[in-house]
Amino acid sequence: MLGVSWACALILPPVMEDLGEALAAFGLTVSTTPDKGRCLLATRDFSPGEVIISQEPYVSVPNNSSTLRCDRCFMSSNLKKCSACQIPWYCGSTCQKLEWKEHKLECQALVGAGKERRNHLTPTIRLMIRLYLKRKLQKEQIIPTTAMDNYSLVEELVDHMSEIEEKQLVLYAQMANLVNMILKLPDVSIKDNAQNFSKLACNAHTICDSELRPIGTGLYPVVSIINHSCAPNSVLMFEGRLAVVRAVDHISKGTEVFISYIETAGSTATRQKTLKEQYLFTCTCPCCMKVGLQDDVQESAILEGYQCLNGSCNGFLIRNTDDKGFICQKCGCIRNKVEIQEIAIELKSLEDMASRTLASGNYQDACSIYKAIEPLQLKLCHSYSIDLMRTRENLLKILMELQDWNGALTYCRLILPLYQRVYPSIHPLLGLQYYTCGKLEWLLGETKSALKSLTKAVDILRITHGTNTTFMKDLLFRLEEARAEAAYRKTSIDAIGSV
Ligand SMILES: C[S@@+](CC[C@H](N)C(=O)[O-])C[C@H]1O[C@@H](n2cnc3c(N)ncnc32)[C@H](O)[C@@H]1O
Repeated sequence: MLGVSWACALILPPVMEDLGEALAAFGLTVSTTPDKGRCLLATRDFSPGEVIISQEPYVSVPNNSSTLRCDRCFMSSNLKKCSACQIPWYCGSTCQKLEWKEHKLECQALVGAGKERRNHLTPTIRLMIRLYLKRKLQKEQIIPTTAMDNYSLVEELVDHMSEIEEKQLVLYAQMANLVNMILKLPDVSIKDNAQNFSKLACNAHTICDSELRPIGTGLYPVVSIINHSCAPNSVLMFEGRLAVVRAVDHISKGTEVFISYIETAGSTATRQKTLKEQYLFTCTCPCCMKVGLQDDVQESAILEGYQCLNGSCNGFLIRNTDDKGFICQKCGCIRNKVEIQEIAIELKSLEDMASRTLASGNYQDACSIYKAIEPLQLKLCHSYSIDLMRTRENLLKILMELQDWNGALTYCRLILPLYQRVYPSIHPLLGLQYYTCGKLEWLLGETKSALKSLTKAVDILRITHGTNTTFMKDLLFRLEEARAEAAYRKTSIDAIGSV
């Protein structure tokens, strides 16, 4: 783990001085490193589950999805649309009033933009509009500025402008043009605006609900100081639109705080490719430093490679030197390239069909197609393959929709060992999978198993999610219920036994 000793001494700009004071209250400080730029360091120890930092977004916007959400609290019930611009929804007058100062200018701009343009607004364009309007409101002191909520922090964010491809820059310029047409702000140039789109691309966070379903996007300029690791010591979760970073490991004083920017299930090469494409850096975290070493080659082949043809062997295959096929590193059995290609082509066409069918909401047909994919993947891939894991995740989702609880439980249990392999022992997705398993077992009357699964879910999720949200209170209540039922059953059995 990185320590303070290597960090450069900093002469901070005034805005960072204010921030320094605010962060000191959390037990944090900002430093810089030659390879990663700014970073967040712990100035005290943090225990697993402890909140490292929490922050309201500078700006945020819900997703354009079929589930509508309140623009302020992101709840999805009792919603009413803004009657003037017809864009944001609010769950009641409290949220609407709290948002009004910021929405007022946005509302006028959106009404002025006309219905056609308004109907085609993407969340990213709205986020940018809100960014400029909030800057204007803070500059004019219509809304307050704080150490953790001011535009100067946005100015400090990395943008990677010099590394962005021409095609992407043209796209940003077009988006910037649209923002300028809507806002008509004289002091914002297309270049500055495009630069801000680039900042959003590497700094904005996808806001997720407690079950990690994406519900919106937000810019959290202090949380954005946290760098990435594929084996992070903390996790970023959201409570409504509040970003909450919690320690998942013990973090000692002087250590850098890391979160993961990406889904870490995958080979080192896949993770590095995603990070390079989306965040424009080459990760050198302890996991990535193993690239090319025997263990890493083996794990990558298991997660994304092919299965040994010899059914009783669970060895991993790598491409042989004449490139005609793949050779098992355990039993030496060779698998022909053409045979692999044929299955891969069939799988690709079935997978395309399955995702189209699922997207159309035809769960019954989607279920049949995914069930045809599963044995083919088992023939081609290793039993711990990521593709197989995705197929089973889809089947679980579909069977839940179809209310086939027995089928869903079967897949939930099949997914668990895959998650245990690809995720660390404290990971929200692993905790959530135990929770689903426990709920299904409880529903199907498997009380003892439900108690075990719910206990495992609580052990993980109390660290990643804390214990204060409605979601966690619900889980803790279910665990108590399962405990009481199991104790009652035991007492009844003991009583029968003693008769
Ligand atoms: C959200 S920002 C993190 C804060 C950033 N270091 C800064 O100076 O503002 C994301 C950017 O930080 C850098 N970064 C984050 N994690 C990194 C890592 N593990 N190695 C190298 N650069 C990293 C990359 O430039 C990335 O695009």
